[in-house]
Amino acid sequence: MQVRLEQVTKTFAGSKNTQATAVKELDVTIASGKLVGLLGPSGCGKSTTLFMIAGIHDVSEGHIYFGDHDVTALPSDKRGVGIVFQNYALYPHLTVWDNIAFPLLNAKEMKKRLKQRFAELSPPMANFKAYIQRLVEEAAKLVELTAYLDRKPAELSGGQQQRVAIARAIVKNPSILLLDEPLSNLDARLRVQTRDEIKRIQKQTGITTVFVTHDQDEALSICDEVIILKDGVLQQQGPPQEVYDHPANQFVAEFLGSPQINLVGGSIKANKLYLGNEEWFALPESLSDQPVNIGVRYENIRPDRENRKQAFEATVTSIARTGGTSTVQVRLADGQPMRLHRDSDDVLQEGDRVRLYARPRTVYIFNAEGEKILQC
Ligand SMILES: Nc1ncnc2c1ncn2[C@@H]1O[C@H](COP(=O)(O)OP(=O)(O)OP(=O)(O)O)[C@@H](O)[C@H]1O
Repeated sequence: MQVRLEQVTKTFAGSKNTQATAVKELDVTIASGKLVGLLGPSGCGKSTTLFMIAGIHDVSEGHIYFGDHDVTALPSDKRGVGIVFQNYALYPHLTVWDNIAFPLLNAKEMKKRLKQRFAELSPPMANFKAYIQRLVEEAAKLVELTAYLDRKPAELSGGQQQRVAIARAIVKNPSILLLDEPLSNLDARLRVQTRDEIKRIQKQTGITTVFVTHDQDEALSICDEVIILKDGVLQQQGPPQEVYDHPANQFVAEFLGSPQINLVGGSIKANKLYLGNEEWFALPESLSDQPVNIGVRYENIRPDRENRKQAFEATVTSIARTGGTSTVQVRLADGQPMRLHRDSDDVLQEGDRVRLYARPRTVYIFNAEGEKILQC
């Protein structure tokens, strides 16, 4: 099911008649069957957006469509969405089986839909209870918890509890699955494992899934597309690698990538790019003189061994070796730092003067407003 937000704005009433805009004129389309990450720093409006799609929050302005159907005014229980929260929200006194079956047995709207699905089964089943049993077993199998159906949540690991929550959302056969920071309560190892599980489950079911996270690594590694927000405003949407390689602005360039992108102050003068105070190269197109920030990712900076014209000089200030690679910190002539990655057996030493270059098309030039004015 495709999800489309059209000019969606959400304002919350604050104290003393003030209003806070959490999401502003958001226009995004989430393609059917995709896993899409809603990404941005704390407070950028990710959860508010998710809750508006879920129908938990009303929209202040704009419209939300599921396929061609305008669901803006539709209550949450009629939208056919499954939601997974960061804190799992399982019932501690119920077994895994009962937790998964809970929405099937206790939500009025759901039961009505389920009875209808039961009546339309082909081949038909004689017994409604057996049908519920089958749905719960299928959901448990999907999240690989078949062996744990009799346990209580406290007898499961955090990752397993989160899988119960996912099964409970999926058992309703939702047309859209909404995940709000589903991994943030898990330790680092379980986080990686569970995020891969989410990807597998999403691919297996083909349910359109929106995944909220503030962790760019998480989003880049499993999502088909990312939507990046800042202060409730859309910054960029696209496949992770494309957004990483072609950030729309300085905010996106800084937000994506770890370690963070190198950003160095410079300027454009007479169509030449200055890195700090040093002339670097002639620009391929004409731009007005102005101060700029220059962004280059660490993996795109290389030592120049061929006397390239577009190289620049720097001094190695420190080398941190971690396993197979080292992070090399350098200083430009005017003292600005940069970082690059090398193989650990590289011969660079602290104090060395080095010539470096950036791979073509990997230099981003941002103006004083943080807009990208050129990538070359
Ligand atoms: N119920 C509310 N009443 C008033 N303001 C709210 C409410 N919910 C959210 N906000 C405000 O709206 C903005 C966006 O909040 P939201 O929770 O959507 O951000 P987020 O990106 O999900 O952040 P986090 O990663 O910290 O969860 C924040 O400034 C927040 O304080």
